[in-house]
This record gives sequence, C-alpha cells and structure tokens, in this order.
Amino acid sequence: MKTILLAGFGAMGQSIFDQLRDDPRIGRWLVLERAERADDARRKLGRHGQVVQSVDGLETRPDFAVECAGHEALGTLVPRLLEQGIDTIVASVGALALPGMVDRLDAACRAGGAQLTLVPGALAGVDALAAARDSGLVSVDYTGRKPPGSWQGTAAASLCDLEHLAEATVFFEGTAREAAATFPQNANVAAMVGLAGMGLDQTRVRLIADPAAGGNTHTISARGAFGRLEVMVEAAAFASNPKTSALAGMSIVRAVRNRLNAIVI
Ligand SMILES: NC(=O)C1=CN([C@@H]2O[C@H](COP(=O)(O)OP(=O)(O)OC[C@H]3O[C@@H](n4cnc5c(N)ncnc54)[C@H](OP(=O)(O)O)[C@@H]3O)[C@@H](O)[C@H]2O)C=CC1
Ligand SMILES: O=C([O-])CC(=O)C(=O)O
Repeated sequence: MKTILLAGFGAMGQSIFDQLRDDPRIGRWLVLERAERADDARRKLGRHGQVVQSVDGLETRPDFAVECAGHEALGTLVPRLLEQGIDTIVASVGALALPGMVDRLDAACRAGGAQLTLVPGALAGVDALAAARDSGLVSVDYTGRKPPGSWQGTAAASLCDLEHLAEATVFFEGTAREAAATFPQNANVAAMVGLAGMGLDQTRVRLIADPAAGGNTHTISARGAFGRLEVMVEAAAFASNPKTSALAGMSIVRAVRNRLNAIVI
C-alpha cells in the first residue's frame, strides 16, 4: 500500500483526498498544512493519515508526492522532495515560469533520480498539443475566461472594475510567461499550454472577466504541421475557491491513479 504526501490542503487538496480516501491501494496520507490549520486537517484526515509540517525528516517515506499549495510552495518544497528521490506531481505549473525554476527542478530530479509530473489541470487538449510539438507548431493561443468573482483578489482587480462589469472584458494580453507570473492562482493553465507547446514566450495569452461566463472557460487554439486544434472546456469551479476549477483536482486524481493502475490512460 502506498503512502502519499499531499502538500496543500485547500480546495484542491481536500477534493483529491476525498476522491481517493477509500482507494485500498493507498495506505496513508501525509498532509503538509500550516500549523494554524493542522487541527482542522487532522479532523478531516481521521484514521487515513497525519499532518506534517515539513518535507524533511519524515518518519515515513512517501512513495510519491502531490503539490497543490501554490507557487511559493512549489519553489521551496518540491526541489527538496525531488532531491530526496520522491517523484512529485504538481498543480502549480505556473511557478515553472519563474527565472531559473525549470533548471532548478531539473537539477533536483537528476540529483535524486526522481520524476516531476506536470498535470493538464483544468485544461483539455494538452496531450495532442504535446504530441504535435515535435513535428512543428506555427502558433498556439490560450484564452482564459472566468466570471468576475473568479478574478477577485488577483491582479485583475487593478486592471478592470470587477464589481461593475457589464460585459466581457479582456484585461490581459501577453505571453504565457507573463500571465503565469502575474496571475499565480489563475494562469497555471497558461503556463502548461506554453510548456506543452511552443514555449512560455511564444504562447499568446488572453484573459477575460465575463459576467456571462457559465464557468471557468479554457480555450487552446493551435496550428502546425499536425493540422489545427481548437479545444474548449467550461469547467465548474470549487465552491470553496472560485478561482480553481474542480477539473484541476480531478486531473491530479487521474495522475495519482495512473501511478497505481496497471493500465494507464
Ligand atoms: N494546473 C491547474 O489547472 C491549476 C493549478 N492551481 C494551483 O494549485 C494551487 C492550489 O489551488 P487551491 O487548492 O485551489 O488553492 P487553495 O488556496 O484553496 O489551497 C492552497 C492551500 O495550500 C496552503 N499552502 C500554501 N503554501 C503552503 C506551504 N508552504 N505549506 C503548507 N501549506 C501551504 C494554503 O495555505 P494559505 O492559504 O495559508 O497560504 C492553502 O490552504 C494554486 O495556488 C495554484 O497554484 C490552481 C488551479 C488550477
Ligand atoms: O482552475 C482553473 O480554472 C485554472 C486555474 O485557476 C489556474 O490555472 O491557475
């Protein structure tokens, strides 16, 4: 039976645990949570696991780890996990847009003999984009459209009047690298499109606050030697965090199951 370290026990972390808690192949969860929320996390984990405050000096070595804690946590925790030889699945893909981060993670993987997995998260179509990359891509565009409430508490609030939007408003146009750095809680998907396709600096991103949006909408448009791709997903957000689509949690669950299943899809 596997032991999984789960870094971050917010909207996504709790949903991942809820979906996998009764999987008989998982014996124990080690949940990294801040001291002030440790009691609450302990209560939710019950007999399934324990709360830890650091990824160093763990009494039980996890078989692999999952990060869903944010960019800062990815930078501080994930290299240490990888250096210890612990394979890690990450949600906060946008942190790879920070200067030197890809090289740092790559070095940590090599030092520990570990593998880092970036999940598609709330996106659809990453498989085709990544497969098409080697035959040559001509253009890749990503458009993120969310209701104004999903942009509250982000840099979007200073770029448009989220409280009083009457119509869809494009408040950001730039590269995937710029988007990921400016919107760490909302543009991990933009970074994923960049990393899977033409690169963070060659991928064009538009971000939209739309009072009429029915969910968190992610559209990838790509052209290349492979042909043309247009994929849109309109995802329901977590009630506890409207910035995050529930599909992002499901994407992590899929990655975890793919480590446990004999046949991988
Ligand atoms: N790839 C994708 O499609 C998506 C990726 N994401 C990424 O996933 C992350 C998590 O999303 P979500 O669950 O919705 O966010 P939440 O804010 O709901 O949960 C994150 C949790 O992690 C905790 N945390 C942060 N840093 C640390 C740390 N160093 N040690 C222990 N706990 C920590 C936070 O605590 P505190 O609030 O005190 O900081 C919070 O409880 C996002 O920040 C984003 O980077 C999100 C959506 C989609
Ligand atoms: O969950 C989503 O809709 C996407 C998201 O927030 C992100 O990529 O950071």
